[in-house]
Amino acid sequence: MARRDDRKRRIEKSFGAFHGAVAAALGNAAREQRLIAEDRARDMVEVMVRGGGIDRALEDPAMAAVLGNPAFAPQVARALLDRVEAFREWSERGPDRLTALVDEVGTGAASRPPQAWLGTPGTADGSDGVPELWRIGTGVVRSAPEHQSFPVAVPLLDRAHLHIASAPEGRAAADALVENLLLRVLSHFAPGLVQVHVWDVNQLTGALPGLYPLTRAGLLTVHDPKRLHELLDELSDHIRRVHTGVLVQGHQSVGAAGGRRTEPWRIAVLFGNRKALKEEHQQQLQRVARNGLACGIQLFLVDIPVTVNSPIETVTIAADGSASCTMTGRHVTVTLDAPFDRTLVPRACAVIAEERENRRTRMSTFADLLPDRYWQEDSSARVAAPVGFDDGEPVPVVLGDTSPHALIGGPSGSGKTNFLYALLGSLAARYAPDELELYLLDFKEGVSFAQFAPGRKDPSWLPHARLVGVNVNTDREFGVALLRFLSDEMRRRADAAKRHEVTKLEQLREEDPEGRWPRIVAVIDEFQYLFAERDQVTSQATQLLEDVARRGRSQGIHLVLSSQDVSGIEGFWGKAAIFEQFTVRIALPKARRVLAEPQNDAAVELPRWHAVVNHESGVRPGNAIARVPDATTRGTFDLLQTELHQVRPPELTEPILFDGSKVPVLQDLPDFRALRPGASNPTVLLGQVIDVAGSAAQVRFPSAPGRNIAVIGSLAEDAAGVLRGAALSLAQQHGKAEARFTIACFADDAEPYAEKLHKQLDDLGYEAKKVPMGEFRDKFLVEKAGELQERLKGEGSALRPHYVIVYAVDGGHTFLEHKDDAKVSGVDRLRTVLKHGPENRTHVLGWWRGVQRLKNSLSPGVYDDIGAWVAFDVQGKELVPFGPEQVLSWSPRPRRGLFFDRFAPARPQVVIPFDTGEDT
Ligand SMILES: Nc1ncnc2c1ncn2[C@@H]1O[C@H](COP(=O)(O)OP(=O)(O)OP(=O)(O)O)[C@@H](O)[C@H]1O
Repeated sequence: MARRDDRKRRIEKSFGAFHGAVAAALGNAAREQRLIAEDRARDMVEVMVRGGGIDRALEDPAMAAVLGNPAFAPQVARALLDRVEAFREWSERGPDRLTALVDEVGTGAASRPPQAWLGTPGTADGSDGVPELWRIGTGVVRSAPEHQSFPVAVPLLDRAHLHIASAPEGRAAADALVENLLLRVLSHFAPGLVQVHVWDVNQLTGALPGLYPLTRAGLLTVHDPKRLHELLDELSDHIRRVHTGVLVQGHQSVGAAGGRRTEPWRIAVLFGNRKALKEEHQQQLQRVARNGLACGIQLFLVDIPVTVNSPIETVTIAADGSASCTMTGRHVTVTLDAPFDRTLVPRACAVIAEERENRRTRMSTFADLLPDRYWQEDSSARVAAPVGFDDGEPVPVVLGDTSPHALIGGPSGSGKTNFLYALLGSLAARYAPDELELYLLDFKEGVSFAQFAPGRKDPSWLPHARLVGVNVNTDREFGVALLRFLSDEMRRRADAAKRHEVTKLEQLREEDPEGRWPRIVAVIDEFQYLFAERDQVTSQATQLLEDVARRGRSQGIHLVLSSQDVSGIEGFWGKAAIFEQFTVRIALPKARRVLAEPQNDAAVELPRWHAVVNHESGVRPGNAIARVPDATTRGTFDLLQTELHQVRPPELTEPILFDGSKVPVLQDLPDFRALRPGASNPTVLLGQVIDVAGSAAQVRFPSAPGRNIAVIGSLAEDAAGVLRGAALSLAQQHGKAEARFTIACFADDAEPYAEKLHKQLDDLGYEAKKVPMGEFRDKFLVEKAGELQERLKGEGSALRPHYVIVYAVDGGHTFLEHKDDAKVSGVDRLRTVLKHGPENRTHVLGWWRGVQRLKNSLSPGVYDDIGAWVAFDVQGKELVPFGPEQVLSWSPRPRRGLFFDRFAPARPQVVIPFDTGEDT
């Protein structure tokens, strides 16, 4: 028994020991565990405090017990210290920096307190830029150790749309935000530059009541809640119009076009009810949002759930009126500015409306078309200039790649010429002569473009003008010459572009910055004259016009054609390819067919001195109505021209003047001045052809058969001009003793001319002899024909250049027909001279007073000896034996001749005879 007890005791003891050991071990473990748990709790507190932010944790009631626990005091203290450290940079400088920034980019009403501007109409016109940010309230960073406040502003116009999402209780704050922002924008810019459209799903009236005074000036339009589509359509139309009218390649937005803002901003404020819009409205709204910013359309969407694919700033307003916005992020709590004073707001709007009305009714003048500083614009992508005003706002005409050419129509007296002056003045003031060149041709009877060239009364000229054509109404060839020049220039530019591996002027200018590549605007007033007849001129003009109209656009060559009545111009309308290119249509009152009639009849009702300016080929939605200021009376264009003339670059030359009424002076012609002695194949100048360079009609005199010249026509003056020009130009190319001149005259009325030429050559020191009829037949022709016969046989010495100038050859015909003892007549000998003279450097320059009379002097049916001729009052059909079929279309007109040279590739050309030297 005792042994059993002893064993039990031992066992108990062992158990005791075991229990003791286990208890000791367990006690240790628990303490360890407690320590670990405490560590872990501290870590967790740290994570919670830092993860959510110490500021939040301190405000969180659920965290109060934890953060109050002294065990965690070090963690809280550390987090607080770290926060101060982390915010140090912000706390020391952030709010001040933000304040300065908003101050800097939110100029004027964009950020200043309303006392500084509310009630004073704005003056900004966009030329000095547009505020980048617009103030909405004050922000604080809640999590920052110190709650310093700073201004909060959002991007708007051209930069971002605005979306406001409010809790139902926050709607009043949303309304106030919208109203404040609108007032800031409306008050910053000159009245009229910002127009507001309001649509409220819930009500027709009521939204933004303080702004109502704006409605009478058309600056605020309230839209019917049921007709959202109408507003959206209006905005879409506007976008389309701006795209075709104002935006051109290179300018991504109306804002980027630079300078004074020509397109007002349209702010569309849409108040919703937090429900989605109808699908179709939603889609249209998205399209407007996507394309609108670039076209000056700004959306304010209030409580309309919509996602848009364009920059948009969102302001979220909570039930308590506090807000946050995407600009500042969720950490900044925004206190929106209080609504502006209830009584001041309508008054301020009334002032804006009144100023707007004043501007609208004020008569805009030519001076209003001009910029403050001349020649500041760049024409790489286009030229654009206002031509008039619509309700005080400028209406521009744009010529560029997308709107290359303009067609202007209006009956006589409707103001076309005045419109052209307004356009040209407005352009010339904006673009320097290196940016823009003008070619100006006026087919009107009268000289309305003469102003642009130097005149006796006004020696100033328009520095941009490179060519001015006046008094050309009977010489349609001037039009062809201009078009040919443009077509050549177009080719030159296209070649240059090719060399630089580009296709357009704008790119060429980039690739060749040193090159001079101005845009060219060519104006043809009363251009219907060009197509007046069914003839060569019309067909050439049509062909060239088509070429330039189709391909000029990319080379910066623009046509502006104006006419009283464009409807009858077959050559023009018959070619769809031509007239489709004239996308800019300008209709003056009662113009026909310029706009896309009959749908667009806007010109019918147009008041006096107004124009429809349409950049969309005349379709109705493209109409812009402009009142065109007087640009032709004294003190308007003339004054501008004087000013521009004074500041013109010194190297600029005067414009070439095509003046149909002017008689060209031989000595003034560049082609004459270029002549030098010693030419082996002298050049004969016969008159001036109609081209841009003012070139002479030229015939070469190599020693070859056929190199004689006939002048055909009844008037001595015409013929004398040609013969004198020919003789003097030949003299110019020979040394004094080198050439001989023999002059004969067989008509009394030509005698003074012949005499004069003889004297002139004599005075110049040439061997010139004037021979009477008898001597001409019996001595001169006998000797000359003899010499030539000898040369034919290979005898005699080489002959000197000898020019035989005979006035009215036919007047001596009967006398010349008389045969001498050898049965040879003067006519026979004359034929010999004509036939064999040229190859021996003897050339006849003769005047015959009719085609038949000329034929009589030649061997029957053989007309080759007359290689070149100038015909005056002779019908084309009579000339056919002497030239190509094209001469058929020639109908004579005063002081103009038709010139043809068998040896030259050119077609027959019109020439203006030189002056006869009567007053030299
Ligand atoms: N916007 C305007 N403001 C004031 N006067 C104008 C205006 N436009 C034109 N006029 C005047 O009207 C007259 C006719 O204008 P203009 O010569 O420009 O018309 P047009 O259409 O070219 O006529 P036409 O084809 O007969 O020459 C001119 O005396 C001109 O000064």
